[in-house]
Amino acid sequence: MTRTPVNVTVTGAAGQIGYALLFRIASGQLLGADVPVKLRLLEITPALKAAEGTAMELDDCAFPLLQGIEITDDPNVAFDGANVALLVGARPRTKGMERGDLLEANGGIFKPQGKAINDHAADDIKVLVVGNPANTNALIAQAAAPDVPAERFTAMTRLDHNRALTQLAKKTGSTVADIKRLTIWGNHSATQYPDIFHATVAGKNAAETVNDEKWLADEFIPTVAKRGAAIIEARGASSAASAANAAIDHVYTWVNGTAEGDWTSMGIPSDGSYGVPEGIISSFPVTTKDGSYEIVQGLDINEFSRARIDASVKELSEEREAVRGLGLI
Ligand SMILES: NC(=O)c1ccc[n+]([C@@H]2O[C@H](COP(=O)([O-])OP(=O)(O)OC[C@H]3O[C@@H](n4cnc5c(N)ncnc54)[C@H](O)[C@@H]3O)[C@@H](O)[C@H]2O)c1
Ligand SMILES: O=C(O)C[C@H](O)C(=O)O
Repeated sequence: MTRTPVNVTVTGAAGQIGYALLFRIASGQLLGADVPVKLRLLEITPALKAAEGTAMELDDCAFPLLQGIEITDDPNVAFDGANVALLVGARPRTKGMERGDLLEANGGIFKPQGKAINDHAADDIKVLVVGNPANTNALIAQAAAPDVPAERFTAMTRLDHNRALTQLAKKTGSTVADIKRLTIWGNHSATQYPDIFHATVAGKNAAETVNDEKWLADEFIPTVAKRGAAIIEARGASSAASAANAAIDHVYTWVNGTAEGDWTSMGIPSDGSYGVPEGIISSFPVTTKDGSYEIVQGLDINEFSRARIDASVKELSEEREAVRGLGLI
């Protein structure tokens, strides 16, 4: 049976994450090996030529699932009929830039993109924001799209989740496939909280298996939370292939579901669960099924976790106040 192609819009398509992402989308790894896709690449005008170069290479791969590529600098065109939108392009923090300046500069990108999604995307649009500050950029885009259900706007913490899986696997001498039910809470920033208290390693409680609170507090959490900065320090550029990989994982899981007995981490609009203020886009443990997600309920949050979740959520609330003050939401 011939399937209707899914329209996938990628912003920042000429950037380094874009280059690591587009080929994997076109090969079927984002949605499934039997799902044809049409790509829309959104870039700023000076980067259109570079995006064209990437499109030429996509053509040269002759991907059977790739049914078209359109390149534009107009968000209204890029999001027209979009079923999946990966918002990767963002304004990086440059030397001397204050947090408020960064939020304002990104507001100038994510507000019009949110409006274009509101006005032109398909009814089933799913949005993943990768561009930093991802959670608050997602909030800005979501606020500009009042006709789209708020839960369709998500922010990427899957890279943090994957980083935490590997660190825990190394510590316990296991493989990532042995680990389930790990959670990233809060912001995609250094305040994020990777939580192993409900995780299992080969079926046994991870925190009890590790049995080393000092490692947890002084090594595991800072290693995961500061991994982005460590990659920048080592590579001289921010993570790209691993970020693209996490974007693929995030959307694939959202569309195709979490495995029985497991969950994942997604930045999603809070419904007030676990005392996280309603409306902020915070990372939670979620299960997914049939293209929808649900927050895992009923987890016991100990004192160690509570303080860390609260600290990250406080940062998100402050970012929300800042963008509110700037008239961005
Ligand atoms: N959430 C995460 O886990 C995570 C991980 C890694 C990187 N990131 C973030 O992802 C973003 C992209 O990273 P990168 O390494 O690809 O950066 P990059 O600088 O290589 O590419 C960004 C691209 O976005 C484009 N762009 C800028 N404004 C745009 C707009 N208004 N519309 C469309 N395109 C626009 C630029 O022209 C550039 O080509 C950064 O904000 C980075 O911090 C997030
Ligand atoms: O781009 C960054 O600042 C780091 C990135 O968010 C990452 O986690 O690798």
